[in-house]
Amino acid sequence: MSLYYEASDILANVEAKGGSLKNRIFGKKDLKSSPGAIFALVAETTKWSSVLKEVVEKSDILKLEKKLTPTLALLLAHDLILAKKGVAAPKSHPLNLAISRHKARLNAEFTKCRIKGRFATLDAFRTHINAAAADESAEAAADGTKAFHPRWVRVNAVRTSIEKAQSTFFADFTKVSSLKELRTTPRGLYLDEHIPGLVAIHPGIDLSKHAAYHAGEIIFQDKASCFPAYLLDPQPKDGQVIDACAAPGNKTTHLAAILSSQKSYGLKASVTACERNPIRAQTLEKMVKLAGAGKIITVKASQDFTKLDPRSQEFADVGALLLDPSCSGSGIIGRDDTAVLHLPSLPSSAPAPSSKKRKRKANAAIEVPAPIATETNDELSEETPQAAELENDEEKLKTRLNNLAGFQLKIVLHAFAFPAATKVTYSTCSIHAEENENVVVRALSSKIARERGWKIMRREDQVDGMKRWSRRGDPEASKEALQGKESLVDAKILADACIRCERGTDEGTMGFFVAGFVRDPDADPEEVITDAETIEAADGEENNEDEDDDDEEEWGGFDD
Ligand SMILES: C[S@@+](CC[C@H](N)C(=O)[O-])C[C@H]1O[C@@H](n2cnc3c(N)ncnc32)[C@H](O)[C@@H]1O
Repeated sequence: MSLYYEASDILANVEAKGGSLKNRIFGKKDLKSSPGAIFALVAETTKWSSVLKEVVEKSDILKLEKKLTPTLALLLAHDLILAKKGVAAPKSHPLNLAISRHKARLNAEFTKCRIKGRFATLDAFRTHINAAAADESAEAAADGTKAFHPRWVRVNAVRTSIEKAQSTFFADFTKVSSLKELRTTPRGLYLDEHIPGLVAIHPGIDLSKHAAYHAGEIIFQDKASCFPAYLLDPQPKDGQVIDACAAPGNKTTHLAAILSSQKSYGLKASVTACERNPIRAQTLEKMVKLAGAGKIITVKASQDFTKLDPRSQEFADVGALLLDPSCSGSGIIGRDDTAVLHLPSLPSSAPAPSSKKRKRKANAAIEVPAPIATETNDELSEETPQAAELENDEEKLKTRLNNLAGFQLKIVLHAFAFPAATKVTYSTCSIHAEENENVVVRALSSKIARERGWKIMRREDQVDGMKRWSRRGDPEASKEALQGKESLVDAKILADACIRCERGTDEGTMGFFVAGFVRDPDADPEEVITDAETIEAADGEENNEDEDDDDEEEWGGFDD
């Protein structure tokens, strides 16, 4: 039934081209169903989604009906319970059958929600939901955005300083002391408390035409995306720093800025930026030039990081590496996200993506802003969604996550091989543990990590701002990833060492993950524990990459 599949695609943001929900649906030329019907279904389901999420989860239908994805279940449950004409598919259609079989249970769970909310009738419940949606819109209209996401601006220390910026191009801004205050201060300026040189301004202000932007004095970069370079904390004594997956260059230029703002900056410090994709490498080169960092950064265009020879003399002094490989991009948010769709979680018994033990967290709420619009006015911005997470096709998503994780692990293991390296950061703009805590554990348990003594960078050893950042790794995912490998590190320590950011919070960031690895070059590596489960052979892991080396095929995701 095309209506439900097409509505599900819209919600998963597949083929999103920006603009409002209405424009996106009505502007789509190849829809089989009526755009009006799709719009009504998507808008109404989104409105009711916090209730329907609970109904779907409690009724266990995702466990019982393999045909149903969380999004499809939500859309069908909406029509079954709330639409006057019921499910808009023939009675014998598999989708209709999959939902109708559970009619009694779904209705019962829905009634429980209504009673829990103290609504005597369905009409009263409906009035409340409509009023809540209207309130939300009114609030959004008042402050210009729904989930408040400020515009983060990094003052480029290669070209200027935060002090100079405040007395020149931010001179007519009013300093505010919190993001909450910024929300109601259109010309407010918030100095970030974690990342030096980072400020937030109201999203309604567009600095993309500002001279400071064109002079490379400011760079638009989400707060979360500033974490990796800051966590890596490159020092001139680290010698050469490699940014393995560099374009468009936000983190590369941040590395250069950190190095250049250090008193002892000088002779040895340099950044080598690899970018495999030749087109993206051109953007990287432009950004390096714009940021005035040409003397610090050497771009290796069309260079696959995994093809660098760590034993080459050229890399003998590489002390630190920043790894920000392609990922699913599930943490990225668009600037004009509309209503939030509350998606039911997958049941814990959902099939695992492969022989690996990962599965999605059973009880975690997955909230997907629906739908996401692209921000197109900034060529160098890292928040430029080009594809979408296939949230509505769980099987494809799992396969893709599995492939991405194999590729990401390969990048980490390659970094571990640089002889003088003592620090590595690994980051993704993904919310999935498969690409995050799991990759970290697989890397720690690899042969090369154990032979060379790579450990997780513990919270207490992190730079000040990262130590103070309170949103840490997922404890459940860490525990699960460490199953059978407990001797590597305590699960709580691991979770605390990992850093996460969540979109849609008061912190105003996108969804993000970063972890650091460290190695003491003078210490003898720990004796390798020979429990078969514990040791994942590095060679085997490396072979986990997508077979196809084609760029698009391999990463098929967002570039942060
Ligand atoms: C997530 S983006 C990096 C964003 C960048 N760190 C920033 O902050 O602006 C990942 C980049 O890695 C590149 N890439 C993927 N695999 C690579 C590899 N094996 N070697 C070098 N670059 C690679 C992709 O083409 C993409 O441009």
